[in-house]
Amino acid sequence: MPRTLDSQITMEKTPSYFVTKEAPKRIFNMSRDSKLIVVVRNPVTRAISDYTQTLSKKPDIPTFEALAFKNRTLGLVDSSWNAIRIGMYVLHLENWLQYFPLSQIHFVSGERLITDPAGELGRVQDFLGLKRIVTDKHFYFNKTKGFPCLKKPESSSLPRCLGKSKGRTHVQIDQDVIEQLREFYRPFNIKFYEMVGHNFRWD
Ligand SMILES: Nc1ncnc2c1ncn2[C@@H]1O[C@H](COP(=O)(O)OS(=O)(=O)O)[C@@H](OP(=O)(O)O)[C@H]1O
Repeated sequence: MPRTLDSQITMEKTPSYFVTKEAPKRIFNMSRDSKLIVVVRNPVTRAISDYTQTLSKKPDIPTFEALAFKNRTLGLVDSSWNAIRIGMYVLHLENWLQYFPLSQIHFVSGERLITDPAGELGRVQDFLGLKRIVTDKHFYFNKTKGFPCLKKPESSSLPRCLGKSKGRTHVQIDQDVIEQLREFYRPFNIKFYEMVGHNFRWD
């Protein structure tokens, strides 16, 4: 981490930290006062998004269904497949709670980040103890992109949307498969809601 003044906040973003066994201890040893922000979304959609991303890089991989189940007829989900495992948020959270209190962890709703980016970022700013500087006036909905975009980033005078790899059209998955995965995740989601004290309404 770079050196910073007392009045500055250093931020670092690595999606895999949340699901990496060694990360909580290492971050704790670096700075036990760190504040942690995690974006979570419906784990079923997350798994499909993850698969869509891998498929775009490796078009020859097996189908989503073949990877997601050990035995589809019996409804046996393969929780060792990363796309499935990452969405079992409560298990990862337990690992972090060995080192950090819940008060130092903030969960951003991936769904609300799209429907109400300013509201979601308002809560992030509160969590970080910042004035709410980023507000509604910084965003607009870009019809072509189908997502909110920044009206004017600091570094340029032009509006900016996220790149092509964010907000891709997902691979079509059978409704039955989606139902089976929903069932699979339900107990993990419920425990997660209880633990963080917030119902993300993914069911
Ligand atoms: N404003 C805006 N524009 C575009 N995309 C947005 C936006 N806000 C949230 N999202 C969602 O972010 C998802 C991509 O983020 P990633 O999961 O790839 O991020 S990361 O690589 O893990 O950092 C991406 O997931 P997919 O739709 O599955 O591609 C988006 O749904």
